[in-house]
Amino acid sequence: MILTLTLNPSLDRTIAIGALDRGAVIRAAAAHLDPGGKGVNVSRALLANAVASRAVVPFGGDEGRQLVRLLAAEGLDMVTVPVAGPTRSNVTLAEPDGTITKINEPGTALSPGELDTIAEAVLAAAHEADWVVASGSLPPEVPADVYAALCRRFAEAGILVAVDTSGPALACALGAAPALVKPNVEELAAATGMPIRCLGDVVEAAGKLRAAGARTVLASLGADGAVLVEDSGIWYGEAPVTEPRSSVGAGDAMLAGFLAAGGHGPDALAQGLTWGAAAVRLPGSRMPGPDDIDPAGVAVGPPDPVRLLTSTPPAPAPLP
Ligand SMILES: Nc1ncnc2c1ncn2[C@@H]1O[C@H](COP(=O)(O)OP(=O)(O)OP(=O)(O)O)[C@@H](O)[C@H]1O
Ligand SMILES: O=P(O)(O)OC[C@@]1(O)O[C@H](CO)[C@@H](O)[C@@H]1O
Repeated sequence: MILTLTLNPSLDRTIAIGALDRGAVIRAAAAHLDPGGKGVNVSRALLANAVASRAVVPFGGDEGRQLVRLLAAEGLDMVTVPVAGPTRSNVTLAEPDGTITKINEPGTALSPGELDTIAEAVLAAAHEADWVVASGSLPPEVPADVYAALCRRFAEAGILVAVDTSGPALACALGAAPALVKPNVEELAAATGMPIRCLGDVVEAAGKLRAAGARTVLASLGADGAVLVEDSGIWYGEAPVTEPRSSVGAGDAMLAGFLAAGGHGPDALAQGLTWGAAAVRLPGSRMPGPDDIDPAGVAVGPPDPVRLLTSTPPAPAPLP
């Protein structure tokens, strides 16, 4: 069983527009609402593929009740924890050329008591888990070491923890030796202070995250695929998509596919890539099921260090 924790879940509204014209009244062509948040999406992807998973989901206000209704309608196995602050809403503006603009609300603060209740819910469910996935941003005022504390707690019990987050929460988690981290290119650049221009840079940056404490680094590179760096080797893979519709949640689908295939080695990387590619072919943050996933076309092998990434993120800010 794969247990997920999403401290800052969301209602994800995807709005299809003609073009993003700042300052104008934009008449949308269509809108769609998905339950969201990174760990929630990992559990949704696993559910869609009949892999056992349970999601720990704090929820608050009308938005939170709607989130729980949407997840219940999908049949998600979840432990819901009522909290005082309303669940956030995140908006994706989707243009016809595939450009995605995402606006994520900060979410509302969790009190120390609420955090304790959530941690108890995670600990109570974790005894059945092979992996615990701690994913997404932290709501305001939540201590940056919250995922690090989970990693330490579960390491003692021999439970593997995968962390997919950014900024100080990622930096703290590295110090607690997570079994796996899944940075995207921006997160890799920010966490290491390195510009990431080519696969060699990705491998070097992943090595820095491993030196800082992560056992395995699964770096997602958007349309450029993904790199896996673990004790037994380094692999690069890609699963090209000819007609991308929405990359929102593709990283979550990728992580779900990777963990569902055992969480290490090139075959798991290949499955992660096919799930990620399938998510990109679907609208909004819809998670792919077996009918959406096409294992053909995925290629995994050693990375060519000089191969340039097609999209290079802006240079990272200098580390403090
Ligand atoms: N345009 C694309 N074409 C093919 N595959 C893609 C594309 N975009 C994403 N992917 C696949 O999805 C994976 C995850 O993408 P990305 O690196 O954008 O994740 P992310 O930033 O964590 O996304 P999110 O936070 O929305 O889940 C990639 O490693 C790749 O396998
Ligand atoms: O603000 P965070 O927690 O970093 O990311 C939240 C989010 O963008 O991640 C998911 C896609 O990965 C979406 O469902 C959700 O809106």
